[in-house]
Formats: sequence, C-alpha cells, structure tokens
Amino acid sequence: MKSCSQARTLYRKMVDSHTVQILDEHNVLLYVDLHLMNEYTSPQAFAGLEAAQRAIAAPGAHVAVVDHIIPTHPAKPRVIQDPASALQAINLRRNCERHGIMLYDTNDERQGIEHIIAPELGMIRPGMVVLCGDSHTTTYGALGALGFGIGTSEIEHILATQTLVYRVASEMRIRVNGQLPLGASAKDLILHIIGSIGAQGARGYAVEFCGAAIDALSVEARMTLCNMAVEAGARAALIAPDKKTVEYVLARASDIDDDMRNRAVSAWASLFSDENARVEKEFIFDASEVEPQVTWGTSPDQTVGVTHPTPALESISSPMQQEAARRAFQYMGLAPGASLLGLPVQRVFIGSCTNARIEDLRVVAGMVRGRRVADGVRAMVVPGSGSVRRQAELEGIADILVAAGFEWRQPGCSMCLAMNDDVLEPQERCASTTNRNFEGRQGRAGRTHLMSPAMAAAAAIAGKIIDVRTFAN
Ligand SMILES: CC(C)[C@H](C(=O)O)[C@@H](O)C(=O)O
Ligand code: SF4
Repeated sequence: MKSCSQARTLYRKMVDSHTVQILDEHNVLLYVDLHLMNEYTSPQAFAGLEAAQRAIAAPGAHVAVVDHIIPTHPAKPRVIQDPASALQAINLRRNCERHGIMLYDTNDERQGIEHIIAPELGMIRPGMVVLCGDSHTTTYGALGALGFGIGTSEIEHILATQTLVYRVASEMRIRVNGQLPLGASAKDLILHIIGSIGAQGARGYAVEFCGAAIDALSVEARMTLCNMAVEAGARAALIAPDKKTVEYVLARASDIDDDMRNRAVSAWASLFSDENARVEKEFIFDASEVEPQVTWGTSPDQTVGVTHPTPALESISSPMQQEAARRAFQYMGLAPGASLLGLPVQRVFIGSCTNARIEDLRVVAGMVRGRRVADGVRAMVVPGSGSVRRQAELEGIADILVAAGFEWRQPGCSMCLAMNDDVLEPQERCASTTNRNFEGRQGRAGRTHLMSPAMAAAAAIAGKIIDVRTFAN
C-alpha cells in the first residue's frame, strides 16, 4: 500500500481519510459516512442481521427509498399492485421502522430515484464515502464523494458495523480537454468514452475525470458522467470539487450553519489530486470530437456518433466482440454498416438516475415547446424525484410536455429497467435517456437506444432517430 506522505490522488486521500484499519496489502476497513438503501437489495441484509441478532450500529447514517418497483402513473396515492413488489415495499417500511432508519416511502413528497434524491436533499457532501446496494452509486463522485455499489452481504456488514472490508482500487485518470460542441452533452461524452475504452475499459479502476471539458460541466451534468462510469466497469468515479460543487452542496445542506460552513469549505478545498500523484492508467480525450451518440447494440459501448453507420463486422477485431455484435444486431433488428438516421421509434423514455434532473427536463421542454410528439410514438417523461417534478411544474415545463403529447409521470426508476409497470412490448424500439441497453432491460425483447435527453426529445417529435443538430429551432 502507498504511504500517506507521497503525492496523493483524490481517491487515495478519500480512502486514507476513511481507513479505520489497514487489513493487508490490498484491503482496508473503510468507514462509511452514509449508506443508502432501496427496497430491492436490502431485505436479505436485514434478515441476516436479525438472524445474527445484531443491532444497527448507527441508524442515523442510513437512508432508504422505494424507487425500482414503484408505479409511476399519475394517479395518487400510488399503490403497488404487484404482490411481490408490494411486499418488498412493506418489508422496507417495517425494517426502517424497527431500526429507526429514515425512509422516503412510496407516497412521500420527496421520494424519487435514490441517486437523484440523495444529492438534491443535501445528503452528499465532498469527501464523504457513500455506499448503496446499487451500481450507479458512482454518481456521487460528481460531488467529490466516493460512492460505489455494494452487495447484500456487504450491506449487512455496514448495517452492523458502519464499515466495509474494501479492496483498494487501481487508479485511472480520464482527462477531457477542449469543449463539447453544440448538440453534445455529458451523456454524449460518457457514451463516447465508453465506446472508446469499452464496457470493461475501466474495470477494477477508480476513475478521476478532469480537464477543461469537465470543469465546464454543470454539477448535474457531472452526475450524468459519473453515473455512467460504471458502464465502463469503473469501481468509482470522482471529480475534484470546485466552486460549483461547493455552491451546489451548500444550497442544499440545510444543516450546515455559518460556523460549520467555513470549516467544511476549507476541508473540501483539500480534495484534489496532488500535482505529481501517479495513477496506473490515463486516457486523454478531446471533447470537441464528441458527436451526439446513439447506441446500436445491447451494451453501452456499442455506440456511434449519430451520423455514423453501425460498424461493419469485419471492423471489429476481437472475435468475441464480433460475436457479441452479431448477436446484438440480431436482437436489435439492425444490420452492420447501416445508418441509424431515420430509424423509426415507437417509444421515447426520458428519465432515470442518468438524465431525469431538472436541467435535463429544461433541455427537453426547450425543444418540444409548441411541437407534437409524432403519431404512433408513445413518449414518457419520468422526473427523477418529487422535487424535480414540482420544480418542472413550477417552471411550466410539465405543461409544455403535456401539450406536446408526452406522458408526465410520477418519479421512480420506471422504464429504466423492467421491474415495474413501465415496460416495452417485444420488438418495440425506444429512444431512451437511460444507462443500460442490455437485452430485455426495458422489457422482454424490447430494443433500447441510449442517447441524450436532447436526442430523445428530437426522436419523439420526428418519430425516428435524427441528429439533434439538424433539429430546427
Ligand atoms: C436493481 C439494482 C441492483 C440495479 C443496479 O445495481 O444498478 C439497478 O439499479 C440497475 O440499474 O441495474
Ligand atoms: S434509474 Fe435505472 S439505473 Fe438508476 S437506480 Fe433506477 S434502475 Fe438503476
């Protein structure tokens, strides 16, 4: 293990500051500041704890939310019809009540997708270690917090001890120079990166994003970026906090008073990688080369700039990837070397912890104002949280969307994954702002094309995949 006196990366500083004990050359006992739970991955952990008759070490350091299984139709109050899902929600409620854990329940005004409500409710601060039984916990790196997903037995360990046996990751730096061109967003940037380094390209690494293009991103856009880093296999994603981060956090962390504020801000100021800090691997990208992306396959790295054809099979050098591409083409009903432009879509989904924040919805509303969703297309906007929904209603965004023919839903994971009522029909093609395009992800035999909110909005109006840069304003 590296010594603390060397130049350290941001990641290393975070690990060091949370190390309760060094266990061996690779593992430490890591202190966990905050643990988030959902209804899906927590039940067995509570059951294990009860079987072992162990108490929860720090109930105040856990927060729970119902998000994956929840219906998102507009009717209130929301009632989960599916008996197995309803039971998951009941169990979560019971477990939280029993152990004194804060729960954002089905009909709580603040409910939403875990990775959207935690930052917006001021729970995530720079320098924290935040864990959750969910892979997209990497999102919090956007706020300079070390977040990553954990498994059920680890959840149990955290509940019992507030610590985690943690294998320290290798480190990668992804530097993005230049500026994103018009029409390209953080979503396009991360798809571009994943397309280039591959779905396993950052496997085993904690990735730090830096460079002018990252500095220029809003905090919400940085969340989109860090959220999807896990789709390149990253074990964590980090962006050093800057003025924007500090402003974002202070505006939401209502418990930080004036006195704490100065101490917090000066502590956060040390959260950056020292100049000579070494990482195992570095990639450099030029943001000006990023085009609006569309995935053509069943893995997030199967992506192209919208004006490019899908790859020819011969252009894929690895036999395994070639086979994966062949299978993906078949599943997606597409051919190699074909254009995606003009491909009809039947569904459009704007939502998920990747792209259902207020800035995403503003972009969509700005584009669809005064227009209509194309005939034959069912388009849905699912805000990431109750607060995003209310804000969008306040700003008139909801009215614009409804007037354009979008369904305006209640918050939840929704059609990001087929675990609730919102699913694709077999063979339905969907322009989706989500993060995974795996087979069956949005419904059995459904066909998902990942893209940015702007690209999805354009597809909704055109009824087919188009280049957002040619979308008339
Ligand atoms: C259900 C949950 C465990 C899963 C995850 O870990 O990410 C889900 O949120 C997803 O996006 O696939
Ligand atoms: S919105 Fe999608 S990616 Fe995010 S937590 Fe829910 S299911 Fe997972």
